Amino acid sequence: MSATTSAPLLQARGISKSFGAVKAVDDVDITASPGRISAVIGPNGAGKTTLFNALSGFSAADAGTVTLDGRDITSLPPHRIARLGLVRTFQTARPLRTATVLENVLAGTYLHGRGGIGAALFPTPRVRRAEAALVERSRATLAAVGLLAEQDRYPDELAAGQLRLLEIARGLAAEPRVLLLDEPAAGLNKVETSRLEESLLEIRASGTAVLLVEHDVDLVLRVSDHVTVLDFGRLLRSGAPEDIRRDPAVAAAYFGTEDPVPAPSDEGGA
Ligand SMILES: Nc1ncnc2c1ncn2[C@@H]1O[C@H](COP(=O)(O)OP(=O)(O)OP(=O)(O)O)[C@@H](O)[C@H]1O
Repeated sequence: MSATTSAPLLQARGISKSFGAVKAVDDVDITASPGRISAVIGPNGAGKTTLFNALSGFSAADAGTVTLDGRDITSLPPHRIARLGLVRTFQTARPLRTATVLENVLAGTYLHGRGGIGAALFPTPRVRRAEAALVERSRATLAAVGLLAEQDRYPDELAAGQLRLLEIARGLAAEPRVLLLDEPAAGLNKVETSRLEESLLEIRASGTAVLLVEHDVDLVLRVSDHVTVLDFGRLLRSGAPEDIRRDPAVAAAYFGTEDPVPAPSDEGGA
């Protein structure tokens, strides 16, 4: 576990959300802190996406509060929450298909744009310099996720794994303080997953608070500083990855066995 003791940037308390009789999320607390990766895992239908939607303003919770850097963001719409520094990615990548990879990332920098239509039609040298800086930053973001070589290609020309990395780059382009990643490893092959893992560690090192929903338990237990396990909408366990791995209740909920979660499959592992 990381020794970092910085205060949580994102703090959610008592989050609940029902769909009819289904308590999708039931009184869950969660935090995310700068320079740390916090993960949320749990079996299908455990409430992970519903929790993400509540945190990011995409679907209001029935109860609970969410604060970002001490400010109550519980009832704010997603675009206001994004402007305050909490950005999310989606399970299904949503690129702009008629724009290149670089342009897609550039579009993600919009939160920092100042120009407006006047600046676009009559760009002053200052506006041009600001644009050049955004292009440079977007290239650096692409490099961080290993996609710089694809900058002039179109999303439809990318492999599934590259599309996921592009989705993350688009999120990073907004320079979030808190980045919510919804199943970033879904559909990735082994090589792409290790590229993703490197990117996650770089994002953490940059001081961003990362909240990760992910089915790849091996990946989660390798990269996370803290893990929250949901089961049927409720918090089952919360702790350091090594404790989660050994916890019989987690193994039972997740794998239907009380054996500990198997150790990460290194070379030649099962
Ligand atoms: N819009 C909705 N309408 C009705 N029920 C919903 C809705 N969204 C989610 N649910 C239900 O809420 C529960 C939690 O779903 P959720 O998608 O949050 O789980 P999850 O942990 O993200 O699952 P998965 O790992 O399969 O993505 C499930 O029982 C699901 O069927």
